Amino acid sequence: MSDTLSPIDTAKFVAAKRAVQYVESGMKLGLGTGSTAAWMVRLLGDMVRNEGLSITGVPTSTRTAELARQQGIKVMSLDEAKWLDLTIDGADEFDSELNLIKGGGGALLQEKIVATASDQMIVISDISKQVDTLGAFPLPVEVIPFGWQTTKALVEETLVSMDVLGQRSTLRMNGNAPYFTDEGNHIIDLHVQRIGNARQLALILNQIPGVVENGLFIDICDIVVIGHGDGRVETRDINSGETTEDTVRFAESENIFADMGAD
Ligand SMILES: O=C(CO)[C@H](O)[C@H](O)COP(=O)(O)O
Repeated sequence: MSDTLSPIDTAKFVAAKRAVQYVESGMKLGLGTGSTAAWMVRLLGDMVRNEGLSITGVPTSTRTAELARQQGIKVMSLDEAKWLDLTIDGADEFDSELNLIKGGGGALLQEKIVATASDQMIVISDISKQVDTLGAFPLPVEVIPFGWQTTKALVEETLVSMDVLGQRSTLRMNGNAPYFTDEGNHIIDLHVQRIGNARQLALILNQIPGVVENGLFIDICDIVVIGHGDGRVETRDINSGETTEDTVRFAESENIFADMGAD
């Protein structure tokens, strides 16, 4: 374990460190958003500057775009890149089938588009985000601002009709004002506790007028890299069914986090 990082940051860091081993020169990469993904961007920046790694990044938020540029990573839009080799991103929850809840950081729309346009998606996470059933983390739903209260009411009715436990939903705020996503939309967080049928809920939510996207990522993630506070990492591949475990060494990475905190 590192002397510099807390156990939770250690877990996020080692997951990111293990995941960047999948990156090869020449790749077009989707760059996720959040504190775990920020470690990955910093590690890639270090590889670009010091190891001659040549990659193009497609960021999933303005925050990640800014960090990637600061790190010296070449950035382009998804329209320029068209299709990506790999996306590496964090998650708010993942289950045993590697279905996810994402959007805690508000970037779910770009994150889902980018991950879906990639040959492979790797999720990097600390162990606390592993769940038996998705739903303890509030499910983000991105809605257009026009008529958002009506959309919210329709979303709640849908949860009742699907018998999803806990039908309360809240408009995400930024201080005293509604939160705006990079696309100028709002987010409604669904406090559902437990999602019995995530696949069905994801499809039904997106049929409600005003809903742009929901934070359920079903059948999108291929690999999850789970970090632990003691430096251990587990890698689970849903396609091969394999799980491997190893320990990430810190010595050679001190330069990454000496002058950088978590996101
Ligand atoms: O979905 C996301 C942003 O929209 C993030 O990946 C998710 O919220 C996890 O963030 P962190 O790594 O900071 O815990």
